[in-house]
Amino acid sequence: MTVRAPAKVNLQLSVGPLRDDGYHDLVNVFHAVSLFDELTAVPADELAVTVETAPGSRVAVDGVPADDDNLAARAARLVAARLGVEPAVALRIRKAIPVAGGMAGGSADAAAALLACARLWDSPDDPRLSRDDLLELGADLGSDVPFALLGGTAIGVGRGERLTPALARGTFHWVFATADGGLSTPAVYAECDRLRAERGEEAPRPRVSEELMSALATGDAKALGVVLSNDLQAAALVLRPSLRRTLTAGHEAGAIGALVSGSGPTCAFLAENAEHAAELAAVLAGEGVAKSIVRAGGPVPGATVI
Ligand SMILES: C[C@@](CO)(OP(=O)(O)O)[C@H](O)COP(=O)(O)OP(=O)(O)OC[C@H]1O[C@@H](n2ccc(N)nc2=O)[C@H](O)[C@@H]1O
Ligand SMILES: Nc1ncnc2c1ncn2[C@@H]1O[C@H](COP(=O)(O)OP(=O)(O)O)[C@@H](O)[C@H]1O
Repeated sequence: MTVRAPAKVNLQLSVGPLRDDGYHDLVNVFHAVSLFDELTAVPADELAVTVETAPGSRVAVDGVPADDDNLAARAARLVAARLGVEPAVALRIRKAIPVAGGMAGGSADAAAALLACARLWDSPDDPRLSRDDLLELGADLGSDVPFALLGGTAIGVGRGERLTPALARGTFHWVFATADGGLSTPAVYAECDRLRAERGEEAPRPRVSEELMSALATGDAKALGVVLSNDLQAAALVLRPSLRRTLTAGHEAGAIGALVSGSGPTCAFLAENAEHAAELAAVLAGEGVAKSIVRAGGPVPGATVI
């Protein structure tokens, strides 16, 4: 059973106040792009995980646990527990999504494992786990996991796990600049809180951008480019100052939108069309401001059996 699951970029990431449970209330507009991790699940004597770099990719996988800490392993155990079976499965993960890159690669693998294990162990004729059950299990694993199941473009509220699909027309063309080394998501949220406290800023109540929804609905890339926003960007730039140069290089190379993806350090650049994306990628590759330059389009579907 092989499932592929997409990376995401956040088109709007509005961070509200810190909640008592340690999470922040968000408006998180997710957009799934055509950069995929692939997970193969094969029945085995016991749960095992292997992690490798996908063919043709330059992703470094040394930071990814190949044991029970892997989000995919945790997903397999959850599905097994819900179905009352042993988690006897070997999970082989081929990664193309940068690790700790702000593109939700771990969440993609978790979503892939939820789907693959449900397909392996649940009854095809009378399934005990519905799509909603998988979304719920996903939310237990991480705030971004439900979106990796759903895909497309969607508005996430709460900690980002409560999703409503957003209307989006056509395909948007992206260029991603990956970085050497990741950024820790909790550290970036904490830096965002620290910066706000230092400036005496109250966290605003997050609201969906109407301009963003209208740019998506009309498929207007130029309009989308100017309304992209990420409240975590300032924090990511404090923790990784070199990203400022990367973003500037993208602007100067003609990107119609540029921002840090989620908690970073991957930077996302929006192009007008496929040709423009190819040009932008070529210019950025020559600037030496990234570990690698990757092109992708969105929206694409969530975790899918292939
Ligand atoms: C920032 C975002 C944007 O989509 O993704 P990445 O850029 O890391 O991929 C997400 O909010 C990350 O979601 P995910 O990576 O699933 O985080 P979780 O495992 O749920 O939480 C990890 C930690 O991030 C912080 N966290 C996460 C979500 C949220 N709404 N508020 C938070 O403060 C908390 O410190 C939490 O302990
Ligand atoms: N299957 C997985 N793939 C990647 N990272 C994983 C996985 N399982 C657990 N992790 C841990 O989660 C951390 C963040 O993962 P990732 O989802 O790649 O980044 P981000 O949260 O920035 O999108 C990694 O540094 C790693 O320690």
